[in-house]
Amino acid sequence: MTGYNAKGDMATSNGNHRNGHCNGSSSNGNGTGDRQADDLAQENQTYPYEVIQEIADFIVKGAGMRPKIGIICGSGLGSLADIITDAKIFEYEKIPNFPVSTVEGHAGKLVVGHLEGAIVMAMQGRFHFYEGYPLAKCSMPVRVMKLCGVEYLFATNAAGGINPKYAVGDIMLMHDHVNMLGFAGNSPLQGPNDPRFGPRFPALVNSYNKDLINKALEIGKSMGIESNMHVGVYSCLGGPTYETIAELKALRMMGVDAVGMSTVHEVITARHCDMKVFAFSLITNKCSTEYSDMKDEEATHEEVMSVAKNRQKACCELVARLVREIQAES
Ligand SMILES: O=P(O)(O)O[C@H]1O[C@H](CO)[C@@H](O)[C@H]1O
Ligand code: HPA
Repeated sequence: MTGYNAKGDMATSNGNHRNGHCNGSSSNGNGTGDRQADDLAQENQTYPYEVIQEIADFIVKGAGMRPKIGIICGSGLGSLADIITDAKIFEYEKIPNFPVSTVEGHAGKLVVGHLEGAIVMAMQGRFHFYEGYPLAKCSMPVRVMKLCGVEYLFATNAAGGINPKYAVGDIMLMHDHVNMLGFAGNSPLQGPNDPRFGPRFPALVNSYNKDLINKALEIGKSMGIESNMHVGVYSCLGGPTYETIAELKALRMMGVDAVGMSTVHEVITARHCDMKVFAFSLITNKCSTEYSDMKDEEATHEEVMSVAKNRQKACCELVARLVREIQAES
């Protein structure tokens, strides 16, 4: 298989650059290198279609099944993959050309199997921009899902609640996002566009499938958690710092309800290749937008993980029941 390094460009020998950081070495292996070719390769952060196809083939062949629904587990929400039965598990390290997870709460495993009668594939561990990966690499697995046969993407995350009505442990169904990294000129679709994935200029106004949101609201009602469920706007910042009060204030003024460091680039990539998207945030901490509210407590990843652990049962039930409804319709 062709090897690609952290930037998605061609790697020197065996292609096993695993740490997500480009080592800056020459791609022609002669030590001095053809600078121009090297620079071009560095700029080209996209994975060629054929490489994505090879990864997808590896997974479908290894699993012996073709998934219809893809699930990305947020921080501390890896248990969403534990409810999958007859599972074939692929460690990221063992998947050719796949990045590795470096964040606690992201196990680094791809789980393919059965859930509520459907074949699903779940990522126990996503890739974040702050890990040093370019956005195209962070969301490359979404394209792998597409070429595996996935039609629906379920993206989940842990997020800070900016909307004052949100409480810790609430679930916010995403119906829109503010792409702050995009404001700064960064997109997973940067670079040459391959029309086999999608158009050069995809529209995002209908990114979050309304039918799936309505179904999830109904499920929430029947679970008795409707008062802990919201429909709102998520924004992804680059991280890894949690936000300042001034930043949170600005986000709130822009209409953002919950903030995190993920998901948006995955949704963009999924919509680009015409997948149906359902996404939710588990509110793991409250974000104050007022200096006067400042108490001693600050957001920590430990708190994020612990809240996610406490709410995993409700998140699993929501996901399982939504999968069941999709499966029942097909
Ligand atoms: O978005 P997920 O992966 O759920 O994780 C969230 O939790 C971490 C911070 O605690 C950040 O990575 C943030 O994005
Ligand atoms: N900010 C950013 N990302 C997060 C937060 C937060 O408050 N909580 C969980 N992920």
